[in-house]
Amino acid sequence: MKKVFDPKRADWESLLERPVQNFEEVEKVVAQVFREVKANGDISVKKYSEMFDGFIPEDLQVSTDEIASAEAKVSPELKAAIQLAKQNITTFHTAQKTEKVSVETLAGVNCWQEKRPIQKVGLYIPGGTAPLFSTILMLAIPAKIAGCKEIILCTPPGKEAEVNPVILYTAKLCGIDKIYKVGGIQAIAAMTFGTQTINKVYKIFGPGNQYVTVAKQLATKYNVAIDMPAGPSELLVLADDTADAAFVASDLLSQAEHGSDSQVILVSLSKSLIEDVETEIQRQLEDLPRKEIAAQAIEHSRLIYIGSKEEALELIDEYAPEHFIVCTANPDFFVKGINNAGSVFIGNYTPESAGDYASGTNHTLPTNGYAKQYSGVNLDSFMKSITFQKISAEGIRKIGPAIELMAEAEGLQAHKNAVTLRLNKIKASGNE
Ligand SMILES: NC(=O)c1ccc[n+]([C@@H]2O[C@H](COP(=O)([O-])OP(=O)(O)OC[C@H]3O[C@@H](n4cnc5c(N)ncnc54)[C@H](O)[C@@H]3O)[C@@H](O)[C@H]2O)c1
Ligand SMILES: N[C@H](CO)Cc1c[nH]c[nH+]1
Ligand SMILES: [Zn+2]
Repeated sequence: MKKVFDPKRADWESLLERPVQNFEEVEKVVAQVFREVKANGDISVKKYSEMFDGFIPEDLQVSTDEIASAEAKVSPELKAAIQLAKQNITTFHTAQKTEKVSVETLAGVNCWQEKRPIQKVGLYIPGGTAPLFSTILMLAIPAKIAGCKEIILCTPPGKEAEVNPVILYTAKLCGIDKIYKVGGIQAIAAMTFGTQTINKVYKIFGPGNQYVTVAKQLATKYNVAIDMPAGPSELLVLADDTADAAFVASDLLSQAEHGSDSQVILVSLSKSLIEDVETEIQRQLEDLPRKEIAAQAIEHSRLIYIGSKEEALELIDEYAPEHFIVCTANPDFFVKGINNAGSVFIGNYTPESAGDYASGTNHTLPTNGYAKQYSGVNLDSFMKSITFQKISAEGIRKIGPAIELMAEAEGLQAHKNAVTLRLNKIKASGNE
């Protein structure tokens, strides 16, 4: 793990670089898979499932029998934990409902805004190196609360063409029954174009590796919206001497174990904490089953000492972490000051894992610096806002002349006419 003390501003850019990914190669593969799935549908989805995932599914859709039999394979303790998480995620996302906004901007000019669910959505649940059933809770729960009519789910099965039973149990618990055994680029292509088995959707949600993320970005060229680029997990911890080094190390490792391309960063106002965390990381790493993956992520991670809290905040805002943990004596400076972060965790007893699973917030978050312009998934991600207006004769009499002038100034006579005809009628009726 690279250790840096008081880095110069000129070095920030290279210091904060994410692990290098060769997107050009990935883009070529993604474009090829998209072309074929668009032309051949299921046949190409199966071809690429065999090529990239090593299985040939007879049926792409998970059968009702498979879904029903999954329940018995999940322990009662795990079911209870998933149900507790579901409850908290439901509570937090239900609270995000907003009232209709309605204003009379001028007497007789009424404008309002209402939300409507996106009717057809596709959820991608990663399954390459770990079956992320918790992601189903994060996507299906807000989709249901929003009122999305058609919700489909794609996830890569194991080599035996079987989807992990916990994924099936969680999907059923959330009321999702259209589940497809398809992962990676071919899943995103199928949801973009539609195939004989998998329906086309209007918006695709969910995190994934670089293949999934690049595929989602290409999907936007075919009139399909996406939640955001949600790639390899990352975490930045800001800590001072009041932090517990073992806790900090455990949080950093929790995101490092997601993938070798994950990145974790400690920014500290204390040199001794940096030393302690470094020792703790090595100690805790030894016992992790995913030690090799985490160790690779740690390779391109950073321990950064910065003496000034103002500079530390600037550096963190520049990095725009997916997850930001603040463990300092006075967290408010950072909590109130942060502009760019996907989700913020405050204090020694708020591990990032809480947000990953069960506290209630969403774990599908922007990575790779996209927290500068994107929000994480929330209830509004599954909705659109429509504006409405109703203008009375009195209202058009008031704003009509301004519209006429503006339309004329833009050289758009027909726009002006649409008002003038109405104003003339009002004049003729003597109701001025
Ligand atoms: N940002 C977030 O909100 C968030 C949340 C959860 C997980 N994640 C990230 O999601 C990722 C999950 O990745 P994963 O790999 O475990 O699962 P995944 O489901 O995203 O990807 C697996 C698929 O990748 C495809 N693939 C693999 N190698 C390929 C190749 N050489 N060419 C073409 N396609 C290939 C396969 O089809 C496979 O099914 C991790 O990086 C994790 O950090 C991010
Ligand atoms: N940390 C991931 C988001 O970057 C989400 C997750 C799912 N399971 C465990 N963690
Ligand atoms: Zn995680």
